[in-house]
Amino acid sequence: MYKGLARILAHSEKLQLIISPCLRSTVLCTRKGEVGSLGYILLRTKKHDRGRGSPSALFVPVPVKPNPDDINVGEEFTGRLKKQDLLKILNRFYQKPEVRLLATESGLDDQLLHQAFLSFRRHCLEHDLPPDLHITISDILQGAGHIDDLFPYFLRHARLAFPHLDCLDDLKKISDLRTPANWYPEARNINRKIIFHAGPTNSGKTYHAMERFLEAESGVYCGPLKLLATEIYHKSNKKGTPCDLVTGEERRYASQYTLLNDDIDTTSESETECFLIEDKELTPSAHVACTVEMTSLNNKYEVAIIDEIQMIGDKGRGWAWTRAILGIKADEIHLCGEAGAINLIEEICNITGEELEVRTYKRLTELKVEDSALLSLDNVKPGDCIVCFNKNDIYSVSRAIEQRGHEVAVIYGSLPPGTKLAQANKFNDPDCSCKIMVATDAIGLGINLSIRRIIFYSLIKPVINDDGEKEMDVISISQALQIAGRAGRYGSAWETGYVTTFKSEDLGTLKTLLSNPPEPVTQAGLHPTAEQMELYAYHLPHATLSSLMDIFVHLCTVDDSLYFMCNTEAFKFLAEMIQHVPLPLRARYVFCCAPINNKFPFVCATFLKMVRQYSRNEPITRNWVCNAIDWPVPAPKTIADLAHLETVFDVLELYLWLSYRFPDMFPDVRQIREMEIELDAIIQQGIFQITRLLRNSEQIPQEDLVTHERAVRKRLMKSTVYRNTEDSKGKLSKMLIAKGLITPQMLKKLQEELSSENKDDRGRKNRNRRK
Ligand SMILES: Nc1ncnc2c1ncn2[C@@H]1O[C@H](COP(=O)(O)OP(=O)(O)OP(=O)(O)O)[C@@H](O)[C@H]1O
Ligand SMILES: [Mg+2]
Repeated sequence: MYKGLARILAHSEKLQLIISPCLRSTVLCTRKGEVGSLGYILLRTKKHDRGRGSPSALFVPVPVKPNPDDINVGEEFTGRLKKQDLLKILNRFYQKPEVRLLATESGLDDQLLHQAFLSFRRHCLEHDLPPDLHITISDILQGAGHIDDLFPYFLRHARLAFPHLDCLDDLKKISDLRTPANWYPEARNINRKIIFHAGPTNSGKTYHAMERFLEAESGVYCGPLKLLATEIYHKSNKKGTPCDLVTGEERRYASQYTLLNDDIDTTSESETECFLIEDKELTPSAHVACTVEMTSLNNKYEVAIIDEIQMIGDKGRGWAWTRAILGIKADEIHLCGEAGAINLIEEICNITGEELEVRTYKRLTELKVEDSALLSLDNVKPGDCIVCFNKNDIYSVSRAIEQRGHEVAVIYGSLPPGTKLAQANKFNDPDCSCKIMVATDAIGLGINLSIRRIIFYSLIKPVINDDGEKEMDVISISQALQIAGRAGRYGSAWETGYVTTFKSEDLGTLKTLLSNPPEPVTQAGLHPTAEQMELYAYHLPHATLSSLMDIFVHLCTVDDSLYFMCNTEAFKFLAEMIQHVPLPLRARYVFCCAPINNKFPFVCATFLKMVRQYSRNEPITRNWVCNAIDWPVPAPKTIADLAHLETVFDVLELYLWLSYRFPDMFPDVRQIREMEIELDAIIQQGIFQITRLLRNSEQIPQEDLVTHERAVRKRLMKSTVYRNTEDSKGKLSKMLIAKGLITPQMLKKLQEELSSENKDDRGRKNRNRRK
């Protein structure tokens, strides 16, 4: 028997460790590197992911498959082992402090050790043991071996269950983000000049940068909003510098602009004509206005403008500004924004070895904080813009103002761009009787509106905290300054801007906010790339994309004197939602980058359906979309209808966004764009009659709401998207009703789907029973 044992031992590297104490220490020494790594990771966790606990919780044990060759071999050598004896030995092993010590030295902290032990014990009890382990346990039972002898077998199992233990160094290397400037060698080869236009709002920063853009041979403008990029596209073309527009969902060529001579007051009709021109007839111009995420790093430009540069510190989107400033290939890069970002940009330029020139500006018009609050909507005057931070306030304030006989323009984030523009134009038009605006902070960045006075309806806004969670907080100094800065724009009808609050108790806070300089921006955002995720997946093939992202964030090394990792919650939300759909990793990554507002269940559910369709390799056609969104849609009768139409618009936008990433699978771009234009007009009409919609909404009978609620809850409880979420426990339906996210039409469709699914389920069960 012992001859056989010796043969097996000769093949077992791990058992040799036990035989030779000297060898053991050598191997344990090599593990010290990993001990260091783990200690390092734990340190980073504290710094970057406060409150999230140990990173070990991120690693889920991979099921370890039994070796088919192990069948009965051990038993032939030493006889059968009783499960109870086996359990006793294994549990004693786990209790030993020495085991804990050795495990730590091998990269297994308490959490991993526990997980690995559970997996090891289960494996030992459920499968035939490998012969060497079988013999060792048998020896221990007979008093011929020591319980510590189990450790190498345990470690062998732990490494299979937690493959990252073997590749921590590789993973760390992949996620080493300490020198992002080196990721863009082509930009590093150009002698770029950086000009920072710093100053308060309405000081002409963008205007001056644009002057260089317009006279240059080629240029790129990168801005934070579609509306801003569109404004630049129009301005540039109007001034005779052909300029294209590129956003996530749209490519508009300058030749379309000159062909149609369309204008800032774009009507929906001329937009329709725009899109009827085949893309193939069009050629790109030397100038382009884009949203910052869409900035091309391949083209070379004479001048680049990166607007609202302080957003480099934005928790979610900062990475796009970092990428633009480090990667754009241009001779001159003009940064426009708050002075609070100067130091950070200077540090970055010191690293890239580039010259920085700072040009400072003063506000072009006066901005006065009033001494009293508005107190009542009876006191609104022409040129007033009331800023609210939630939709319900928008609705109630606009209704109250209209009841006082004023016409109102309404702008909020989820409105289609055409509707926003139409509302802005209506308000800006000196000949139009609409002189009051009600808006969210969607008007906050860089946009030029003819506002005399900004009135903050409240100063509390939902914000995303460091952990990616939503909480209510007082707006930041920068937000207060940006929003207030919309009043008294240079060149508008108002030479002086005014600002106040609705409630008198907010006025003091507003004054304090506005008397401070904006918070300094100290770190630039970073985000992992698709390539980095792919490498991670190669090393950890069993991990989900969401856990890969988590592990990446925990293991990455960031030079936190300059950079931070942007929050990845939105990405992970989508990754978890589509995890069960089979997809190649690259496609999965792209889907998870889709700009979806995850608070809209209808958009999420339709997104999931699109992903499933893609996974089945079936193109997502116009017909498919029409069926999914119940097209054609009727004009909204209530606010809930209007809110639903906005989410339908989001679905169409999502389609267009995906069409640029997967052109073969989302082929009906033109038709979808035509639908968008039609829907934009329907929504515009709805906004135009917002007061009537609000009145109608109040008249919905209470019984109808209860029926809606029940059906929606039933349907959503079944949906994968909301399974396991807090919302599915009954709060969701109330929230949906309260927010007006569900319409009677949508509900009817949900009920039909639900009853047909139930029928299918019953049919299947009956068939199975018969079998
Ligand atoms: N020298 C100028 N001549 C004519 N118009 C100007 C001049 N400077 C600025 N303007 C106009 O004043 C308005 C505000 O300028 P601009 O948008 O450049 O300000 P900004 O500092 O970029 O503001 P924000 O911080 O809000 O983006 C714009 O309508 C712009 O066209
Ligand atoms: Mg600007």
